Amino acid sequence: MLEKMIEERTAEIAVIGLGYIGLPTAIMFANAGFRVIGYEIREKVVEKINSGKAHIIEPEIDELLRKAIESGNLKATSNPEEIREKDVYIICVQTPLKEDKTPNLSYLESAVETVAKAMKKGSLIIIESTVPPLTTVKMAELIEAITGLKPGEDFYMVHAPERVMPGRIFKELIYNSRIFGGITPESAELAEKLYRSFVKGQTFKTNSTVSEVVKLMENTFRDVNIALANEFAFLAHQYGINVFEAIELANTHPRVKIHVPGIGVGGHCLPKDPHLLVWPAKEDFGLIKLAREINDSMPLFTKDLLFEALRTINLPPEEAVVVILGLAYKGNSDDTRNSPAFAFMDAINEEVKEVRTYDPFVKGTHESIEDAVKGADAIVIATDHTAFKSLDWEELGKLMRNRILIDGRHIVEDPPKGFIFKGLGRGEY
Ligand SMILES: NC(=O)C1=CN([C@@H]2O[C@H](COP(=O)(O)OP(=O)(O)OC[C@H]3O[C@@H](n4cnc5c(N)ncnc54)[C@H](O)[C@@H]3O)[C@@H](O)[C@H]2O)C=CC1
Ligand SMILES: CC(=O)N[C@@H]1[C@@H](OP(=O)(O)OP(=O)(O)OC[C@H]2O[C@@H](n3ccc(=O)[nH]c3=O)[C@H](O)[C@@H]2O)O[C@H](C(=O)O)[C@@H](O)[C@@H]1O
Repeated sequence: MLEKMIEERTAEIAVIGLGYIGLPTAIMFANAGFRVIGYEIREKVVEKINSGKAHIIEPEIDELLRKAIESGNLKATSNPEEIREKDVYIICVQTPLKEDKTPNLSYLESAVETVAKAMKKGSLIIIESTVPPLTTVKMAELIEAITGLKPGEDFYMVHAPERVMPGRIFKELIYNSRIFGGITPESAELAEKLYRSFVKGQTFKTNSTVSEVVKLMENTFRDVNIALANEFAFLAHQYGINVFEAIELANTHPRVKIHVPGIGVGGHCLPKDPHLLVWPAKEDFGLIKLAREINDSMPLFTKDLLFEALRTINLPPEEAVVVILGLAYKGNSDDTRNSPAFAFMDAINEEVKEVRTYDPFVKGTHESIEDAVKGADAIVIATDHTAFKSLDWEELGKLMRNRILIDGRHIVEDPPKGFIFKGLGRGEY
């Protein structure tokens, strides 16, 4: 029955949580021909979406959202009554860490409870959120406790992790390969059929725990490799070389792909997912934990470069006006979650005279870069926004009191004349 409704695209879908993942996912299903209702607790977000405007910055999202709303296939709501008795529920709520680096699954549990109270016998429930291993099975048991429905018999349940990269979400939603981890093979089968309504990438089926671990392995792999690149940057300072030149040459090896060193690893995934991966395990894992520590130390390493430069011009830190260029966790994004720029700001705030910020994507920073650097002593690049690559440093330097430039994101290739330049990984300066 559900299989036929998926094939005919008459199955009704509720997406729970309309953030960076939920909103694009809801749009894709709506534009694939399904009737989709998005359930979101932030009422302002609901209003904005229903007016055809996205609350997140992402290429193509505005026209695709408008198309979904105008077709009548997508509506947002904060009223749980409106998501009753749907055929499919897709949960895309956040799964952050608590202060002590253990998972905060309260948003997920609340979303699952909402679904349990709304669903019907035969519903397919899909968790897209990134969760610790064994969570999907636990959420199925939670639904059984609330509804009395039997997992795998009276309802289907799948973990279908997202792999999209902000900035290219809509392309990757279509062309990325996808994994469907079912609590039963039928569950995975149904989810795969549903997503093939827009997914052109390869699709794979497995069980929910393998799927949860695969997603976390992907991001842990990336975090550990970034930590290795950051250690290579430390070595470059020991040996007086340019680590980026060395990495480029090493990557000419057919089986070497060294990542990019930087001021730190931000976003709400890489800093979190390695902790989710090992949390339910009974023992400690050295490499994964050490990699997190190395990446979290990069803002402090950048602070050392700044203070070294201040010493070069005999400027006491307490007299220094420092401009942080970029607050977003990655280039051309407005997302500041866990951004290393804030860790860097916290590390210098108490010790310098004034910290100013400029980020064209982030509200609340200086109106213009000229306004931010006027009379300042140092500029620290903390985000690799494309716009920063074409700045005229010599022009900006004329507005500054002293001219220190610290590059935490390999934006500057050749240090501008008249500046004291230090770049993370640029051991030759
Ligand atoms: N943002 C990304 O690029 C990717 C995120 N993910 C994973 O997807 C999940 C969601 O991430 P984002 O979309 O970035 O988070 P987000 O914070 O942007 O979106 C979550 C949304 O869910 C809403 N929400 C929270 N609890 C709710 C509830 N009980 N009922 C209804 N709405 C609720 C929030 O108000 C928010 O709008 C996380 O587990 C993340 O790790 C995975 C791959 C990529
Ligand atoms: C394995 C993988 O590539 N995971 C992706 C990752 O995307 P995310 O949005 O976290 O961006 P990212 O490019 O990993 O950057 C995260 C952070 O790491 C930094 N970063 C990234 C790559 C690098 O070589 N060096 C480095 O310092 C970035 O500046 C940023 O602060 O995490 C996403 C997620 O799970 O949210 C996931 O969907 C994406 O596919």
